[in-house]
Amino acid sequence: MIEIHNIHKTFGDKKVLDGVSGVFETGKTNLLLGASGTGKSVLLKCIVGLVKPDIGSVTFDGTYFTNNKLDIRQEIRRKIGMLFQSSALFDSMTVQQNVEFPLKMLTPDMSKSERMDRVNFCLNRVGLEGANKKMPSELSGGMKKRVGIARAIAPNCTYLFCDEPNSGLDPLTSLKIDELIKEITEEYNITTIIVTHDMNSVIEIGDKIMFLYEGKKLWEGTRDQIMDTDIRELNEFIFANRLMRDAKKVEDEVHEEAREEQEQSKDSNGK
Ligand SMILES: Nc1ncnc2c1ncn2[C@@H]1O[C@H](COP(=O)(O)OP(=O)(O)OP(=O)(O)O)[C@@H](O)[C@H]1O
Repeated sequence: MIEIHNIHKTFGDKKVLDGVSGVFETGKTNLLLGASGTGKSVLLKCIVGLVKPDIGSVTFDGTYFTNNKLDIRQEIRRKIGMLFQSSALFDSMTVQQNVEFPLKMLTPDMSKSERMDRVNFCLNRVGLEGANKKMPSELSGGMKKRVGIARAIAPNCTYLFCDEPNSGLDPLTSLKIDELIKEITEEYNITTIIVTHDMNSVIEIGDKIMFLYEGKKLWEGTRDQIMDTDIRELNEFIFANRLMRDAKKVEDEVHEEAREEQEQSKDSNGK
């Protein structure tokens, strides 16, 4: 379980986080939800220790992270797996080398054969068995995310943080990535935090959701409760999300029709 207490962060004269507190539960997919620029990524960075809060504290399973001794902070950091928005794979390394990388860093005493077993296990778990020798440039966006997940869980992480795991993916691939993250969270009893502005993710995998608005936590609850709130900002966010989803659907349909027409005219010209 991760607890955050009264987190404040200001950059220059801009208050980005304004007293955010809450609990992220173990074995659950905890979503940090909000529109662009509301401080979700900065909050995640405060939790991981990449940004130091001006005020406030973070505890991992009862151990203070903020302002604690360096070796204790490092010990906690070793237990964190990160999935970055861009997947952040090393382009010059194969899939296998990418997944092997954190094992080499964090468990230098592990033998090569143990490392290979672990890499293969993780690649199997994310549905990429046999992809060891592929380069990132040969992979689709969804496959890159899968490699990112395999790399994050390779060192047996206790905490998994995902920054917009659906960015750049089509709706079906997004759903599959969401489902994979949820399965892994439950299977290995990980505390998972996902930064998102996607209501589909909320509906599909939101065990617990924290809604941020202009740096403040305005609401917290489960996916079953989110449609029944009287928080105006949250309802507006849900409404805008739905409009965007509908507009995207229409746009996709128009593109698909144009593509089919093009194919048909190519066929008839070829005859
Ligand atoms: N290092 C920084 N220095 C100055 N301002 C920053 C820094 N990092 C973030 N900000 C500002 O903090 C605000 C919140 O940013 P953040 O990235 O947390 O938003 P977000 O909710 O994750 O949005 P998005 O979905 O667009 O990533 C933004 O106005 C951003 O410009």
